[in-house]
Amino acid sequence: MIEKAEIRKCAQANYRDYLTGHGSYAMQALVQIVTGLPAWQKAQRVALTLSQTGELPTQLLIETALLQGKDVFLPRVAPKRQLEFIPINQDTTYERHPYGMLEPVGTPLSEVEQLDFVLVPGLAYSQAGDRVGFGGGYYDRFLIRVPNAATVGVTLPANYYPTPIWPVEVCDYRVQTVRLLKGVQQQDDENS
Ligand SMILES: Nc1nc2c(c(=O)[nH]1)N(C=O)[C@@H](CNc1ccc(C(=O)N[C@@H](CCC(=O)O)C(=O)O)cc1)CN2
Ligand SMILES: Nc1ncnc2c1ncn2[C@@H]1O[C@H](COP(=O)(O)OP(=O)(O)OP(=O)(O)O)[C@@H](O)[C@H]1O
Repeated sequence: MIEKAEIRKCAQANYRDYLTGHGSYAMQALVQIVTGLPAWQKAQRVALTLSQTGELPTQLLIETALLQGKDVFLPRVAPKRQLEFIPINQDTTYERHPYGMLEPVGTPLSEVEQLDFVLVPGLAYSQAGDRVGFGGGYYDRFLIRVPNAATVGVTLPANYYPTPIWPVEVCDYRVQTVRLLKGVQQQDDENS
């Protein structure tokens, strides 16, 4: 077993390495992977994230979702390590949280059960959907509130484990679907 903190460090280093030079590819690949999922195609209300440095870039996916006419929601952290989801559009304004991430300004969705699809930010995933996030437990607390939403994680091949090598806690929530950004390294290297 390797502590989650150790996996986090390693996974973040992999992301940093990968995104240096492959960031724009990753942004497009994320759109292709996510929009290809049947659960996405069926979904009307989708919860995404606003990526920070070192995460898979989500900007193009957010724009694509809006163009596809979906209702798009982005998270804000709330007291007691809860997440709120704010509906966004082209006119939404954002403010910086003291922890560093940008968050949308607006009135949160009052009934999160209405979400159809949640893209879950994660550093590392196992094949079964076990997840290592940034360590706040925010999504573990949130995902139990949306049992009917499709939950999807996307990660790098380097951050994907057939079985979790970290201690999985009872409160850790699995995502239903894990997809990898794969086959992109060689293809991208030719152009960089
Ligand atoms: N882009 C993106 N947005 C996201 C997440 C994410 O993983 N990615 N989150 C995914 O959950 C939530 C925010 N999660 C966070 C997790 C840790 C810290 C953080 O910096 N914590 C401090 C310690 C704070 C404390 O313990 O009181 C730290 O690590 O220094 C901030 C936000 C919601 N928004
Ligand atoms: N539902 C919960 N109730 C109480 N504590 C929880 C719950 N979920 C997680 N925790 C605690 O929160 C802390 C962080 O959890 P964990 O390391 O799993 O975060 P993470 O999933 O990596 O982070 P995030 O979801 O914010 O990306 C741990 O101490 C964990 O025990």
